[in-house]
Amino acid sequence: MSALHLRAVIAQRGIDVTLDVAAGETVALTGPNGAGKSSLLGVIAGLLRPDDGEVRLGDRVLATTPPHARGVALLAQDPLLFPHMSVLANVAFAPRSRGVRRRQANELATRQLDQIGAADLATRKPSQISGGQAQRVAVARALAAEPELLLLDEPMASLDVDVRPALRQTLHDALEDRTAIIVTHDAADARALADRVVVLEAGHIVEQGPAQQVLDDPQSAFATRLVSGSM
Ligand SMILES: Nc1ncnc2c1ncn2[C@@H]1O[C@H](COP(=O)(O)OP(=O)(O)OP(=O)(O)O)[C@@H](O)[C@H]1O
Repeated sequence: MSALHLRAVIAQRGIDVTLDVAAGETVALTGPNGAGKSSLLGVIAGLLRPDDGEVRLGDRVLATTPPHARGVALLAQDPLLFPHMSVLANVAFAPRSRGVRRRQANELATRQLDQIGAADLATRKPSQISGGQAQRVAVARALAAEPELLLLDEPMASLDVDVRPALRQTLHDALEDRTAIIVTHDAADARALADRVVVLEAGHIVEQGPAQQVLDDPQSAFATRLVSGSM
């Protein structure tokens, strides 16, 4: 696990942010629609080039590093599993792309699925599992890539309320001792998963602190709304 240093200026989007995440720390990034959360994840993942800034992961500067070589896994709202592959093959995809042999990659994928309690889904196709199961498989797939940094963009947003606790538990276990940023609009997720909460408004950080402190005694307008549940 590596520490992240991010500085990103995107003039057109009004974004000017400096953010550090310690090795093994999970940061919940929250803020209103259009605040710039997804843009920041895009910069870190190498999908979006800032006008000015720096992304440093451990001792590597990721200026021109292409997305697949960054050691960064991005889990989107939509699990985006490969529809023609089995669940197992989906999870084995990252190690296979790294050159790991099929048998070994499948073993690794099986272990990863087992860890999230989804080993029984291994032979199914994505069309044969539920949205909640697909999102858990997407977590296993992201972890199988052995990323130095895990980015989660509202991973629960498309799920029914009743399956969220299972994914929250999966994420809780997966994020233990991992460097991660999770974008969320849910105070319960932030409380359960994050060490620190960072509030972004209009492209700028307006509040940050230990999760419990921000959630118990919010200072910014957005964090106050987040905690009161009037989102
Ligand atoms: N492809 C794009 N081209 C130009 N501007 C964009 C693009 N995508 C987003 N923006 C703008 O950048 C700003 C930040 O958007 P961003 O999607 O990063 O916010 P967000 O906090 O992730 O919002 P949400 O919670 O709605 O996902 C907004 O003003 C938005 O209109």
